[in-house]
Amino acid sequence: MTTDHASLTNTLLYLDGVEVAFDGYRALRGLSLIVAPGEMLAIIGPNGAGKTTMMDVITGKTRPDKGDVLFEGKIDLTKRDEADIAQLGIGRKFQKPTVFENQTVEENILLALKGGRGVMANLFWRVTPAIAAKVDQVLEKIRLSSLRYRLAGSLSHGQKQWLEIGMLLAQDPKLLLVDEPAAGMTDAETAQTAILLREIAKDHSVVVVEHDMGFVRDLDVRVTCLHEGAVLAEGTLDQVSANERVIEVYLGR
Ligand SMILES: Nc1ncnc2c1ncn2[C@@H]1O[C@H](COP(=O)(O)OP(=O)(O)OP(=O)(O)O)[C@@H](O)[C@H]1O
Repeated sequence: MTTDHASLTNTLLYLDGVEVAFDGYRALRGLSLIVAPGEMLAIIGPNGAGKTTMMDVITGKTRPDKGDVLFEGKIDLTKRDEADIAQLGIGRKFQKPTVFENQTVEENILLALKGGRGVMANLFWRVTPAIAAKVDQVLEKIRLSSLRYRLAGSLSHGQKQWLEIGMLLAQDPKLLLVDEPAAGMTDAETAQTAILLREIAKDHSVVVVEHDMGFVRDLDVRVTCLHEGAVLAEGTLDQVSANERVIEVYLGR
């Protein structure tokens, strides 16, 4: 991949030649990919392909041994810690929902809004009209307005996933990393989640890791297939699905 300035300034996320080894096992082997501002990218690939490790590198949980990881064309993410990276506007949703079960839906969103701030700012924090409007806006987007006073613990698995996506949205991230959102969801919830992510992608960049091909089809975005720590194929889902190597190592399992 060339690193000329014109192409770099057009990237929100830029990975080039990223290498990660754990005790000699090379989890990422020269991973290079780009996410453009406002783009949603779906990442597929077999178990052990390096998808989670890639997310860990982007969010500062794992330091790469080699390679470039740049945010907005200039910020070197390999030099930042996890808190810094979250502050820069990269939000991550893990596979398992981690909402505060004993708080209401609304309180969960408020906690997320509050959580993005420093300790001193928190001391003086209160719900201003702007914050109330933001909560309304997020609840509407994740379609939980009518459940705002329900305890999060009483929500369905899918609704908890949406709530957690809402908690990320409350912090206005520039880039959202979403790990297998459809796992464990009903078909109806899965379809609804694809619609939700497409809406979110109108004003955020999104990277979704997913195994459910029906869901990836519904997303209707560019697809990258990882294998053995590098990109095996890229393109539309139809192009990637027709790739002989992708069929061999992943789809044809
Ligand atoms: N902390 C670690 N120590 C040792 N090996 C690790 C560690 N983390 C990941 N690996 C190995 O690196 C490889 C890539 O793992 P990774 O979790 O990134 O794959 P993945 O594509 O996310 O797989 P899955 O679809 O199963 O989540 C795997 O073989 C895994 O066993």
